[in-house]
Amino acid sequence: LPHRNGIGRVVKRQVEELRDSYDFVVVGGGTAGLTIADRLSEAFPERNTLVIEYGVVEDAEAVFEPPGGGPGNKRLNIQSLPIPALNNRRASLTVGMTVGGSSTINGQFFDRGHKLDYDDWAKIGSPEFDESEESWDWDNILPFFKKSVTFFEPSEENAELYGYTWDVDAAYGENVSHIQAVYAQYQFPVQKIAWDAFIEMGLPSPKECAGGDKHGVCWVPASQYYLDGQRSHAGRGHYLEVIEDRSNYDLLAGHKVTRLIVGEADAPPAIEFKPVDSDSEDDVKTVTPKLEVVVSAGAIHSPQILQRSGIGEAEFLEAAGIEVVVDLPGVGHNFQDHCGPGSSFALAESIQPSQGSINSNETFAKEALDLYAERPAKGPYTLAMGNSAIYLSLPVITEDSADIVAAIRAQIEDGSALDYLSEGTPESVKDGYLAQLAVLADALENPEHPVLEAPWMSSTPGGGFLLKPLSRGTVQLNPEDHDAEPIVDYRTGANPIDMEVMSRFLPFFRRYYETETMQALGAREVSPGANVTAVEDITEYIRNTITPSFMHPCCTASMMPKEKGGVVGPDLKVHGLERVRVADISIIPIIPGTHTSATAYAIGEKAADIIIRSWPSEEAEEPVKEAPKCKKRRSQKH
Ligand SMILES: Cc1cc2nc3c(=O)[nH]c(=O)nc-3n(C[C@H](O)[C@H](O)[C@H](O)COP(=O)(O)OP(=O)(O)OC[C@H]3O[C@@H](n4cnc5c(N)ncnc54)[C@H](O)[C@@H]3O)c2cc1C
Repeated sequence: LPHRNGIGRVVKRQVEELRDSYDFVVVGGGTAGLTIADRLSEAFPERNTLVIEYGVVEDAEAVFEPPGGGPGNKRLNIQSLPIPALNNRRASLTVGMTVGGSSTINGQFFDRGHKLDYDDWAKIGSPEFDESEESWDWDNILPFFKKSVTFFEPSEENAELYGYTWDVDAAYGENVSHIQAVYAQYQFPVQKIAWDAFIEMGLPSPKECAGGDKHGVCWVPASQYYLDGQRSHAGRGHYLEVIEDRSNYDLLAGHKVTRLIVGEADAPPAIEFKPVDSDSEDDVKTVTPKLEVVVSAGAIHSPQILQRSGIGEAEFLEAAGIEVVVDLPGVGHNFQDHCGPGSSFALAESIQPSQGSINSNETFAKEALDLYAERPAKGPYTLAMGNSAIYLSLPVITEDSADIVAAIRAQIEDGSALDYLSEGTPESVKDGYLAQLAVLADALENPEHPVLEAPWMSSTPGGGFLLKPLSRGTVQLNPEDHDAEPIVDYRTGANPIDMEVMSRFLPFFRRYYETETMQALGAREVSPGANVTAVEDITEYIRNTITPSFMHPCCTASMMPKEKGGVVGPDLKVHGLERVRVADISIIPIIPGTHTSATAYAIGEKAADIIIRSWPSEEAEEPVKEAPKCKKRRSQKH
């Protein structure tokens, strides 16, 4: 396998090195895009796949590992427009722009949503979904979650020491992916204390939270290599580790796709691209795949590419001077992310060691380094963002849940919900929003469907994040400069019910710190302070302190019927076009209650399966039913 230090030696193709023709072109070599390219090139040895990726192959350090590698140039930081409901603060959003995309810089927290998140996804596309062969409900996406990752079971010793539980049959077991997931080989002592206090509150603790049942106190794996404790990401697992014997898989790095040039609706478009560091017209090239193009540039750039290609709301495109190819008003609408209202609590008794011990305690730091150098890697450096979180429903958090749900239904009934969308929202998008709110009202009413997540690692949790926001933002092409970064309008908290929901998180955490477990450690509130109790005061505190983005931007080319503001159908084809699909985190209609990378991998796996079935192999007479599996890797039990 190419070791991380050898990454620079992997060939990066220049435009002159491209072949005369390709069967498939994938736009964006990120989490979903490389999953698709890997599976297509594996399934079709006789067909060529090209990925065009903005970034280059770069080292991808783990979240928490000994100092050494720098962050490189692989991040793009975007400031949103001011957010009115947050006193005009802005969101800072980061996306990964390198081979592997955001999986190369994320927090490696590798959870999946509750099964109801995916069932709601399927529901919201109705009636189109009812007629479609493809469904994205839990039962139909679970096999692709299973396929997308190889899970390494913890050793018996660690299971006993830390209390790890898991269920391979429910969540994993295929072992056909180079993407690996593990529970860390270490936990700081505070992990168990924080866990015990939640159990003292009477919360459930499912044996396995990645199998669809994710309500309560959960163990969550990290996307990390079992052996060396390094980050497991798409650039490594779906490119570097497979490329050696995949002569039909090309990656053009350092090139930006500017647009698709669409001719006939049932013919593959030409893809226009240029080197990232060139503005010369002479460097602009095109490639036209024989079969189809898959756009996988992520939630910020997939809608931008579609709009530059003339696929978007006609009025908006015309005003921007772009010829309309498909009038598809939903492109760039329905933007969602998780946001996190913080609060903080302190313990009189400091629980050591903690992450700070790496800097403050030389002996601990040396032992940590030695343990990390072992194979398999051990010790605190194997912790990424930790492995624990609570996921709780609204009825579990607050007695006010029925009133909050009634307020959502009232907004739908009298149409006032539409006042909270951005000005000029197209009518079809409004219809889709009302349909989503009906599904969200049911979700917030359900005592099993989580709306709050709070992860922790080296200290006890003080705040969480909102898993089911009602507010919607937009990501739009800059009409003045099509090549500039798109304009991101977060609109966090635009629908005031989101503030209502988040204002109930703090009282929940106050109850948590009142448990005997926490009181025995001298727990006290630091901010906003015990005197802040009225909902309005808590809300004002949230407006001024909330983190608007948890780096889970999504849903900007969502899978819904066109008349509800949708952009793609269940087969991922852009409405109105036969040979253009979108397959990345932007296709989800309602953000699932989870960090989003595992879902992006599953989308990539399922997209590949759909594409493989639609293009029978040249030799095969019958359509291929299933993607062939890559060869079994070493046993994952340790
Ligand atoms: C800082 C950060 C922390 C996160 N933490 C977590 C976490 O702990 N756990 C978790 O599960 N999720 C986390 N996420 C979210 C998760 O990583 C993403 O949701 C997921 O990786 C998105 O996958 P994607 O395939 O949709 O897009 P990406 O992986 O972002 O891929 C898009 C690719 O398209 C390329 N591209 C864009 N425009 C163009 C263009 N015009 N031409 C060519 N190429 C282009 C980009 O360079 C990129 O490689 C985090 C994300 C970030 C940024």
